[in-house]
Amino acid sequence: MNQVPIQQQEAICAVATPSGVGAIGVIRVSGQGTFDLVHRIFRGRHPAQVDSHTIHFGTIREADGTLVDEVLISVFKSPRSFTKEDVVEIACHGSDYVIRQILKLLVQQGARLARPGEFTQRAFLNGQFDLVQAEAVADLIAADSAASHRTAINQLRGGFSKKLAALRQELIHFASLVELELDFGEEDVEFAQRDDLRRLILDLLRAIAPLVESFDYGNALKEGVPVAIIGAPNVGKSTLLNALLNEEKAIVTAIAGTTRDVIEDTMVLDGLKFRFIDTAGIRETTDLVESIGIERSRQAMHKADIVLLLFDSDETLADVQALAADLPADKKVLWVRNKVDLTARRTVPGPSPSRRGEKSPFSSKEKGLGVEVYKSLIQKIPEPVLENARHLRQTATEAEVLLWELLRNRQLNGWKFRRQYPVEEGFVLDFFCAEYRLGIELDGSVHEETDQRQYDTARTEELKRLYNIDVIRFTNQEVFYDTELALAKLVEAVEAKQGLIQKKEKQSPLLSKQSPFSSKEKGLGVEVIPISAQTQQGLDALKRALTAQVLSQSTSDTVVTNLRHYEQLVKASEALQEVLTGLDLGITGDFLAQDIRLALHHLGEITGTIVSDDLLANIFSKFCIGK
Ligand SMILES: Nc1nc2c(ncn2[C@@H]2O[C@H](COP(=O)(O)OP(=O)(O)OP(=O)(O)O)[C@@H](O)[C@H]2O)c(=O)[nH]1
Ligand SMILES: [Mg+2]
Repeated sequence: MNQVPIQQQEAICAVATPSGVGAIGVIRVSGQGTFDLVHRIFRGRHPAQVDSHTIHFGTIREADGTLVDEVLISVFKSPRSFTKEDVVEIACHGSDYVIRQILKLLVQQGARLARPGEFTQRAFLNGQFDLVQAEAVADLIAADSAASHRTAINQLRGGFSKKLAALRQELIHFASLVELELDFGEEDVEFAQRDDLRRLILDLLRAIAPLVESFDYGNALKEGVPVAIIGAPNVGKSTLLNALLNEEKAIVTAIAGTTRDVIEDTMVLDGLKFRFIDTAGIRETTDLVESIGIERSRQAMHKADIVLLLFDSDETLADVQALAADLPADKKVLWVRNKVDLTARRTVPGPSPSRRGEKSPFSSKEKGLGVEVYKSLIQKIPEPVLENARHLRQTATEAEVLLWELLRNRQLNGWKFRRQYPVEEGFVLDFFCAEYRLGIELDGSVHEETDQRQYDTARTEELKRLYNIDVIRFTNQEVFYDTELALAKLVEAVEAKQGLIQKKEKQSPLLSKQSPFSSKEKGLGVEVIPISAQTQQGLDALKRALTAQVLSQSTSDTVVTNLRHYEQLVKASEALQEVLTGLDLGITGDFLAQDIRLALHHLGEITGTIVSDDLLANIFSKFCIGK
């Protein structure tokens, strides 16, 4: 990247700090003649005569000598600057007037006001970084939550483009081999082994797929994950919105049909940004305004990433069940029972004892019975446990990564598995299927020690006893070298539990009497989160469930957040599919070469290896001025 010859263009200037009054304002000047230009308005040392990366005190004065401000200038000499041109940054007092005066003087001396993103554009053109990184600069400035900041930093450091560049390089190698064949057209030689090419294409597709998939997640991090609060009138949707946002955003009354339109606002939970959407209660109505509102509720439900189905009785549960039936199977849904404060004394248990040693409010009979009874226990997970889970998520072993690739997105028989599921303080299951209460643990060599084995056995028994969770264990070797066998064992284990649960549900008249959940809820076969929007009880568990939904989605280290990258990745993978089809049909090298070139083109457009002026202008125009 350093081979790009540096071109110093005409000098440009702009304020780099936000407008308004602040302690300091920074004006950036870059390009040909910057040092002379600054020297003409700055009384102090000549920027050309000082060392690069040094700071100097002086004054800025009008032509007639009137003092404008006392300033510090930072000098960066080409090529050791952001734009790789000569750069001076003038730090003055942060008044709009002073900044305007200094800009005016610079323009009088021949600098031009910079267009939005022009500094970054020059940095790109001078080979400072590639296009993905340049765009990450804009994202970094706009980042307003820890997660979107992390993504932008990762891209700024080239995490995303390095991966793509390496892939592209391999493909170029093959393209040249195929094209070499064309030179020997008559002689029927094959330099590019078709099997190797197929393998490479498959590798490429496998590498691109998670990037394409990560887009929804990445985009959500930037814009806020949309969460629609859906339910019948009066179940407390607006009360919940207000409780989540910690402000009286929506009107709450005891009158059914209060909310007429969608109301939304964002909130950062645990470093993740959410966009909560309160909607009109859904019911049959003849009121025109209300029916338009209800239509909007339905739209919000379909567009949201996470649908929060809220109910407060069996009747309102039936309402949301009817709505849920319309939702696509892969939609993330949280079932939430509200107003538990009203029924607390009668049915719902108090604070759930999730730790060992604390006494469970359930009788041993109850523990052996249904599934839902335990779910409320597990929702109460202390923050340190979640932290631990997140840490493990980052340092997962390779076997875990492999198994996760096979289990995620309900790939195995449609069963939903989660990764790094915290059961209680200090104990996190590697994988967990909530529906069938089955955990999977992967053992490295440490588990071969006798002590560790005894501990594992004890843990397994305890999980069964306290939480009705069965655990199946695999060694890393099994996962790596006997993957199919491991999966077969897993399927067997899930099916065994499926059979067991169905049998128990038939056999247990006790459940309807003693369980804190109504029989209707039990029939759902899903986790129900009990809350009171009014007293805020259970709200932490709900928040945790929300962040868990999002975190379970982030499977790739590299996240695509940019629509343009996404489109090019989709096009690249389509072109690669064409290559595959071509290989299957045994088409000739010239057609094959064309398809490969097309894929190369799309990959190149992402990092800016291949780029048109229009595209550049478009990308950089979205930057703020001074960047
Ligand atoms: N006791 C109790 N009352 C609640 C709770 N949450 C909401 N309410 C009450 O339920 C009534 C309806 O609450 P809203 O938040 O307006 O309900 P909504 O679902 O937004 O209703 P619509 O906008 O009409 O669809 C109000 O009187 C609230 O005070 C709760 O957790 N406990
Ligand atoms: Mg409302």
